[in-house]
Amino acid sequence: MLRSSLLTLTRIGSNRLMSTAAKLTTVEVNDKTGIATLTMCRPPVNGLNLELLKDLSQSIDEIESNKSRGLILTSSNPTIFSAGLDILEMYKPDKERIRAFWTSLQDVWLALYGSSVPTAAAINGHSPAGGCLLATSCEYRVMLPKFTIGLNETQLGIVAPKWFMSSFLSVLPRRIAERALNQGRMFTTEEALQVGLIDEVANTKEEAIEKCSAFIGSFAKVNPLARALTKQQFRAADLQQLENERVQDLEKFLFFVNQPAVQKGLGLYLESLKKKAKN
Ligand SMILES: CC/C=C\C/C=C\C/C=C\CC/C=C/CC(=O)SCCNC(=O)CCNC(=O)[C@H](O)C(C)(C)COP(=O)(O)OP(=O)(O)OC[C@H]1O[C@@H](n2cnc3c(N)ncnc32)[C@H](O)[C@@H]1OP(=O)(O)O
Repeated sequence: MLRSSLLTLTRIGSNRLMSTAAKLTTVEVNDKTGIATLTMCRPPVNGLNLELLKDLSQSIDEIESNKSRGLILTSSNPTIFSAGLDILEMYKPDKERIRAFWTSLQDVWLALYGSSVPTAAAINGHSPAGGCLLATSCEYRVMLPKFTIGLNETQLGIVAPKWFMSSFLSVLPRRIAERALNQGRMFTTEEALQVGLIDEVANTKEEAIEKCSAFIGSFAKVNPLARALTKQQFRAADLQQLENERVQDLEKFLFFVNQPAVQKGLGLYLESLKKKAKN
């Protein structure tokens, strides 16, 4: 069940905590419900860099193979679910590392969107771009008030690839998805609930996890294989499209991100974030 020899297993109440010393994710399985909570823990903002993506992949695989009844994705940061892709991976990138980075992002999406277990996101903070991609790859979303979520790529002068759109479109009606993506719109919790980008609002992270658990529990009387195959049929075309085009998708990303205008835009955006952080 546990694949790494470095893996430690600790018991906290009725939860088993599975994590490695240097990992950027933790997996805690609730002994009563059998549901695994996968927590992202990369300060300061859960920026998705190569290492966090690799740990996410490994944790999803672990949950798939340890017979958990479901997966809840959340964050250890009290105000940020995930700030999306770590822009430092894309700005003045190292040639080899950026290839591994994008390939790992593809791996995470294929594993999460195509997961055989029921998935839910407890969105306990802001969730822009790649953060929204992770949340919309899950089957259910519960979000805390006063945060924002959305695919803001066009605001940064970049373009969300087709598979980002697939996740978004699996949640939102096409007309709303298209307009939001073109605008790079970030939705408040309230707006997200109204358009259906999230399913429920919770006042605390604990409550969000409870609501996610209740969603996963709603499948208790459904045959797990029938449920998994039904979900996978719904998602098969999206998953197959990326599987078929992985190499072209990587080359397209590399070409796009290395354009001088895109590099300039990313540099200015990073500067504006740093300036904002100082004030
Ligand atoms: C035709 C073409 C066809 C197909 C296209 C092919 C390819 C497509 C190419 C590219 C697609 C790439 C897709 C990218 C998706 C992404 O995810 S891009 C990332 C988008 N993320 C954001 O815009 C979020 C930016 N951050 C924020 O808005 C805020 O930081 C946030 C609300 C998350 C938190 O706010 P706050 O708590 O106030 O924190 P600070 O703003 O003070 O930030 C703290 C430090 O963290 C740094 N930081 C924040 N976000 C990022 C990030 N995403 N990457 C790297 N670093 C980040 C920030 O600078 C602060 O750093 P400092 O402490 O100053 O060092």
